[in-house]
Amino acid sequence: MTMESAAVAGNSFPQLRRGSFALRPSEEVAFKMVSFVGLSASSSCRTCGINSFEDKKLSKPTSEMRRVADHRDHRDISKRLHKDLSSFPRPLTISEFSINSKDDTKVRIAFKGLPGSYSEDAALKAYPKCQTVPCNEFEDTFKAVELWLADKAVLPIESSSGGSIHRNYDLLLRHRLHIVGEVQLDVNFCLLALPGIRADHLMRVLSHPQALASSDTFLSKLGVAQENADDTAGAAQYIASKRLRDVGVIASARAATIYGLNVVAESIQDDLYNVTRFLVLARDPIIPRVDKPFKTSIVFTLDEGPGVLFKALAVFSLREINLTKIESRPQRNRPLRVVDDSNTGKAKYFDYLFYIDFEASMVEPRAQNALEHLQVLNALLLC
Ligand SMILES: O=C(O)C(=O)C[C@]1(C(=O)O)C=C[C@@H](O)C=C1
Repeated sequence: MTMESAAVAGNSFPQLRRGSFALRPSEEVAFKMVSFVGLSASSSCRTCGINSFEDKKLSKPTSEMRRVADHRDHRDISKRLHKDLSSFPRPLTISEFSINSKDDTKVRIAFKGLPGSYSEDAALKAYPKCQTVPCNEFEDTFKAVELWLADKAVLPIESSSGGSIHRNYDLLLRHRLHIVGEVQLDVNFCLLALPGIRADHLMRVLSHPQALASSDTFLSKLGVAQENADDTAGAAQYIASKRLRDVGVIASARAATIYGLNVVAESIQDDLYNVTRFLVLARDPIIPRVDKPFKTSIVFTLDEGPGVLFKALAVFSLREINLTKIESRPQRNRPLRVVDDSNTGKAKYFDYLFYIDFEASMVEPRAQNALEHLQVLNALLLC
């Protein structure tokens, strides 16, 4: 997405948290945010204090940006924001956040698919000794955590070959879970078949649509029909249980072991470097700190107007906060915005939600100030 096209699509303005949300007038918006650490990090949760609004590092703002930034100092707004921040929900309990902690044997991690799926690989990468909880659908992984059947959920959010997994962006806002970590998994697609079967015996190949799409060159050369399955391991389990001799699957080498299949070919994906990024979700938020690299995720909508998205993104650039991801999704409950247009009367545009991940912890004043600045720009943050 270019800034220009996104700015045209922009609407009114809030901030992001992962969980169910309601749009509110910006005056009433309480900041809620999700901060999370990468796989290598670990931390314990505790009540956080967000005190300072001092901005120490602004780099060469343009006059327009400075004009917008100056609004921050307005006393009434400052008072309002202090009020908003003091109404942050505080965690009720102190709990261990344990990505890669020494004892994760009791941690139950929900994932979508059957044992042997790549999502289970991601769960085991984050929590090597955990008990994995297979779920039928992505939404079931959220419910499993909400109903205390699992402690955390691990689900894919984007892949280097297929891009964003939009279903999960939407679910993040419909459920009240928090992002507490992320896992990047190298995905090595293998062609599996029953023992004794060669690639040239195969008439069909079953797999998850993403696995089929990522292996298109290999499959086209093989000249087989492609069929979608819910997940890679489910496809492996299916051909193994039905003893299908002319059907192969794309799945992991671990799935081959679990279901008694042979690896006929390895690394069949078009792009050698094939990575899927997974999010770790939990009922309780992680408390942001500064001793590890943190990311924070927000979601907001924007008022209509020229350059609104540019200004929204500038609040981060002004403070040298690196953005790692921008995603936009139509607002499904209010998809069309009607605006006056001098030539044609009324025009209708899609209203969008903007998801942004940035590299800063919410205990850092520059991150607090960036979000404060967003509110000054009439950002409507989703809580
Ligand atoms: O089917 C699986 O094994 C999954 O874990 C799902 C999934 C996905 O949803 O993209 C995860 C990673 C791979 O890119 C392929 C499939």
